[in-house]
Amino acid sequence: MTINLKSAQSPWSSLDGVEQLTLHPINQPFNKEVIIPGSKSVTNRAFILAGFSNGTSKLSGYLKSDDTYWCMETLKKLGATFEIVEDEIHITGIDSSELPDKEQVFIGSAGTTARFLPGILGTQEKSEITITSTEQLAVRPHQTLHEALKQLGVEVKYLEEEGQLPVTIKGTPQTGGKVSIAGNQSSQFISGLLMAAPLFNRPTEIELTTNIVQSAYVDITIEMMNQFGIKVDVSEDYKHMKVEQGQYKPATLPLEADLSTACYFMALAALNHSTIKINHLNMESHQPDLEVVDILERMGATVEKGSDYVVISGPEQLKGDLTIDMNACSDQALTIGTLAAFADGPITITGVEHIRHHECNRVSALTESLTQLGIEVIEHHDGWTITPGQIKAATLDTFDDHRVAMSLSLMGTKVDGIKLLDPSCVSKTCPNYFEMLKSLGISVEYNE
Ligand SMILES: O=C(O)C1=C[C@@H](OP(=O)(O)O)[C@@H](O)[C@H](O)C1
Ligand SMILES: C=C(OP(=O)(O)O)C(=O)O
Repeated sequence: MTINLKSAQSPWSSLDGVEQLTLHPINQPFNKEVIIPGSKSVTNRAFILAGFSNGTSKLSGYLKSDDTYWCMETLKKLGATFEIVEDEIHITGIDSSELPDKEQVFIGSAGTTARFLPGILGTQEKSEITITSTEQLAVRPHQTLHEALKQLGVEVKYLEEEGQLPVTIKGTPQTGGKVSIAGNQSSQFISGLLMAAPLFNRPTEIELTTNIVQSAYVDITIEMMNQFGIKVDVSEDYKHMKVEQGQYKPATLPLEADLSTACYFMALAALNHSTIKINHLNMESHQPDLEVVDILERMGATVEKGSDYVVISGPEQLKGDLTIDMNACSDQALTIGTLAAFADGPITITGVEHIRHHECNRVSALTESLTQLGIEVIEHHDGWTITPGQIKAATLDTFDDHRVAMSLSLMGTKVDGIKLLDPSCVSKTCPNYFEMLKSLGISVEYNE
């Protein structure tokens, strides 16, 4: 089968055909405002919950990117309808009796869809759905989730390699009950079980055998299940969760801006002795990357928080001599790792072993990139110690990873001669990223 070789590029991608780009350092501090696009995590949860609701949901503020495009296309193929009405998207949920008996869907490179969809498909007895993806996503961890689904009565069949995508999912007449699962590989496994739980034939209890990485993403799942009419009982330590059966109800919701994307703009100001005001944020959000505001403050930035905005002003010199545990907000480990190269002392980042299994092995990708730039890095099993030093020009691989590309772009705003290969990978979550940098006055040249 060759389906794994398909690319994640979608009609919502940008920079098609751009092989590399060159960034130029900022010569003067700036003071600007920016608005951030919708959250990938919130959009894909909303799409899936709306797609399995009994009516029409109306969502504003949704993200248009590769991850959300393929999620939408998948749900459409299964029978949901999506209609763009001015700045809202109206989603009418799938009528279970009309689900196709056999279907194949393509989910691109989206970890969210890969982990949220199998459980919910396992609640459907009459359909056998095959989930295909890019090669990158196919080889990320899935089996722990699939084994948990088997405990709950779902049929899971691998089409190529054991534990990898593509996978075929089918419900049975006896789904639900008790399940135990580890949470230390991916919080998305737990979110996926939770979202499926109300639709199983029996009430479901989930028991965690370990701590959860990035547990705040489970809070987002629980909050959004609530918004679509389902209540989850969860113990304080997340070890026990109980979900009653029920039907998702349609919701009318504004979706939150992406706080992970916001972090690159906060980091940009922090690094360049500049000021940025980021508007229309939910400063009470469960999105864990909000914690970066505090990390930047520890590194010397000045922070002003409003109820729906944050202002970050960078110091003349970023502070080092810090150890930062980023287990709870690990999508930003590469961002802080890049800033570390400019601090006044070494920075050690810990707690991020699981990001070796994200879009690429992010721990070794940052080691490789910083080493190429002449910076001293000691790689640990769960992070790095980065010692600032003289930085040299380089053409850097982006490892087909949006977060590598966005983090390393920060380097180019300080150091002359930074080029990034294959910048279109930012389309996974922020297709307009480089245009947004340009709108702040940063010089970005695209090379075909
Ligand atoms: O549930 C979510 O929306 C996410 C959970 C996290 O994944 P892991 O828990 O797999 O690390 C995070 O890295 C990802 O960007 C989004
Ligand atoms: C890990 C990430 O993505 P995914 O949703 O594919 O897991 C990420 O966006 O950093």
